[in-house]
Amino acid sequence: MTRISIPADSPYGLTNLPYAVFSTPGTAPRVGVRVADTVVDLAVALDDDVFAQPTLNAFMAQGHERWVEVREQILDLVSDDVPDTAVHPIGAVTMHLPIEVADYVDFYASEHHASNLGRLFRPDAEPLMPNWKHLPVGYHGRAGTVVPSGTDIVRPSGQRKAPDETSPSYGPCRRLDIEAEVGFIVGSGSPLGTPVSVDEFDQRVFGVVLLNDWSARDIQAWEYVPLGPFLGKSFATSISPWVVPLLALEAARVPTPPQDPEPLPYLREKNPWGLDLDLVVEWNGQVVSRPPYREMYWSPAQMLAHMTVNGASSRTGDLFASGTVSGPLKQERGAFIELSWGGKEPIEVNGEKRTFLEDGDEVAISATAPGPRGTRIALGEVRGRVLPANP
Ligand SMILES: O=C(O)/C=C/C(=O)CC(=O)CC(=O)O
Ligand SMILES: [Ca+2]
Ligand SMILES: [Mg+2]
Repeated sequence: MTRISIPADSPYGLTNLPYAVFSTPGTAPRVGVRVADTVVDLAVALDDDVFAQPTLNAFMAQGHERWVEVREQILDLVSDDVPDTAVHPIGAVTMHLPIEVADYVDFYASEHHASNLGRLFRPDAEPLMPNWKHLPVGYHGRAGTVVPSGTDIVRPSGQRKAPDETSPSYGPCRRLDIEAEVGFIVGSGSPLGTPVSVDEFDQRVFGVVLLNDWSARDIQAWEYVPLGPFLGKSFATSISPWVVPLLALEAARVPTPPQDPEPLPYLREKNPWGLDLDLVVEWNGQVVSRPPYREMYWSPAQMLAHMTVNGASSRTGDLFASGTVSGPLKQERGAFIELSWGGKEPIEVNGEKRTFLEDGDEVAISATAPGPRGTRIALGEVRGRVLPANP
């Protein structure tokens, strides 16, 4: 038996307890929970087959009451000795995609990001489209290309046309970018024909991950009118391995910035709340931005309500992302197109002037949040490296 030692300042202490899917050499992927620098195998420790699965979906589908119960069981478990066969040092495990992604939606909930991209993509128009403050704008992405942190990203190729070119050409993306985002995972789905109200969020959403919505800006700029993002986004979206349960983020809830005009009734929450997450973006190991999630205009509950207001069903494993997290300050921007202002204002990374991603570059997005009683909890990180385009 092992007693897991938890340093008082561990960001993976008993107030966090994120879930992931992991394996050890020669064993099948299964569900674990992180306690300090240890992964506890829940299939062994709780002797329950729902955790002997290669994704969190079966457990998430059991619903909110069960999520609360298991969290309590884990707290009991780790306050005592845990069987040795259930305990793995974090350095000895391989992490996998934690969920089977059902559908993937990407929102656009940061006013700062939306205004910046409006200025860059549509310099002759108002930065914010007329709909932006009336509904959380979003698009449906490609669930099958959501990949776990650490997956290499092959530079996409496609049609590109710079504003000064008269016709498009085919070739490797010349303006490869990141988008630092937070992803929300639906645990408990909803039937076709029945919208999810803003008040149901806690019952339905299981947890959050960090997400990098890799973006090919030249492909995107040429293809996106009038139907929105397509191949410029669908080649890969990376997520962090640790799913932090919503139950761990109660102390991180903060009011959204004031919403004016007041949204339509189905988007009205008594107290719209966001999360006080501090994101950190590292480019080749150098911190280049610190996007604050608390600045996001639309709340997660409003995004879920909007996504289903037409009667669309939702499913266990649905992933909806916030959209790029950008704050009001330059050093808070969550995409390189904003940080380098469309490539016109290079930023310095390890002494080199950089605008968009080059082959071999690596990006890591991490985040922390306030936990109860002055503690801080970590959301882990999502990391990815750019490989050269296919010949
Ligand atoms: O404003 C545009 O035309 C494009 C915006 C984006 O590419 C951003 C997007 O994917 C949504 C987001 O991450 O906020
Ligand atoms: Ca995005
Ligand atoms: Mg993407």
